[in-house]
Amino acid sequence: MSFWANMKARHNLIKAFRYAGIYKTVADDRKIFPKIRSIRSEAHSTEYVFTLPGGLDPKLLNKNFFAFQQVFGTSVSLEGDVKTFLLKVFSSSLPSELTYNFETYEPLIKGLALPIIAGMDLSGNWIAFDLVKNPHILIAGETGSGKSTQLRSVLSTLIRALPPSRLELYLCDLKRSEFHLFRNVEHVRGVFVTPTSMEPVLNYLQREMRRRGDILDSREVSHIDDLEEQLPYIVLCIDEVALLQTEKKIMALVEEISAIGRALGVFLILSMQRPDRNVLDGKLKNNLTVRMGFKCADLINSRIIGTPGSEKLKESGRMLLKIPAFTELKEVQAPYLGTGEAKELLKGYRCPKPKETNTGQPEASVIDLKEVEENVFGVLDI
Ligand SMILES: Nc1ncnc2c1ncn2[C@@H]1O[C@H](COP(=O)(O)OP(=O)(O)OP(=O)(O)O)[C@@H](O)[C@H]1O
Repeated sequence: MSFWANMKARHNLIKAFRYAGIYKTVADDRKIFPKIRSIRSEAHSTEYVFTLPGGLDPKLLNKNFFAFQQVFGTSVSLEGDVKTFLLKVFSSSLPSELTYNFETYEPLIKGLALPIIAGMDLSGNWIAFDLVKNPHILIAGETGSGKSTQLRSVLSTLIRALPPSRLELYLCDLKRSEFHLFRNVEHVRGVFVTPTSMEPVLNYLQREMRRRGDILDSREVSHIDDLEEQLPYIVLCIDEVALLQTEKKIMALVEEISAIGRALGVFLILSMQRPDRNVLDGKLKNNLTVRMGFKCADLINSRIIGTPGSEKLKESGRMLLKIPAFTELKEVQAPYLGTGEAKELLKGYRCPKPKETNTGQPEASVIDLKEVEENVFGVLDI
């Protein structure tokens, strides 16, 4: 790197520190910025190593990560723990479309109990994680940002990876736009499209959590994975959860799952167009440890999602990903799985015989029909 390029790079990094408030102020209002140890040009990125001045809270870096993106663009990543950090500024960008391909993911998801493929990061690595270890996902972003596509690919991967005896899916589609694809898939215990039809399901899940809690108690273990017998994982997926804002009882049950579901094998995947403080208030938001922040209107929205900087994303299918395993937000391109391709992929997983409509009999005897007054089930397709 030439002398002038190096000077410019230093200048930009100091500017980012200033924007982010990452400095100590000493006598005479002098600012002490982090010490820049090295700046290196790599094939696809420029790497900056710096150390924080003693006494500066390293959490500031993540909290104000957006400042690095304001200076260097959104294609940046930050790694480090307490004192020394590596900032990578990527020059190459990800392709705007990555075709979904389950076979590519197979080696990545080996050993993951509930595998989630988030997408590809700026270094070209696929990001896969285990929902059991990183419980409860929030997928948020403005209309057309790629939430439904991501839900489609996440659910398709789970269906391909686990047999129906190990995975039960409960799908709530309040916009009635997406989950019809998954009807009659063996893992899917129901597609619910109104709050009225959701309530009995949530009640059932609450009872099931209590039953599982009693089993754990009696066997003196703390997680269903420690039991001798295998209990299926349960995933409750709600598309556009903000439409439930006034449904206090349902939201209380959703919050209960977020609080105690992990050890009991019950997980949430929630999607939301406009992040709403009322819906995402307090406990629920904190319990959604994974956030997929697709492009959104502004910094206020991206902060509510927990992915500041995602307001700067441009492409559909692009997100800032927050998972407990990473110390920093990662920019990731989600794989693209169109509706037609998903239908094709799910063909092999549909029930041999379509489940009967209007018999009032859900395929799996999971829901107490006394609670479900409506005679509604095309496999609980209400
Ligand atoms: N991972 C992706 N890669 C490339 N293009 C994508 C991806 N995801 C979505 N798109 C493009 O963006 C369009 C909108 O995507 P999608 O329907 O998933 O958005 P959404 O956020 O669910 O919107 P809405 O909230 O209105 O339902 C898709 O039709 C597709 O053209």
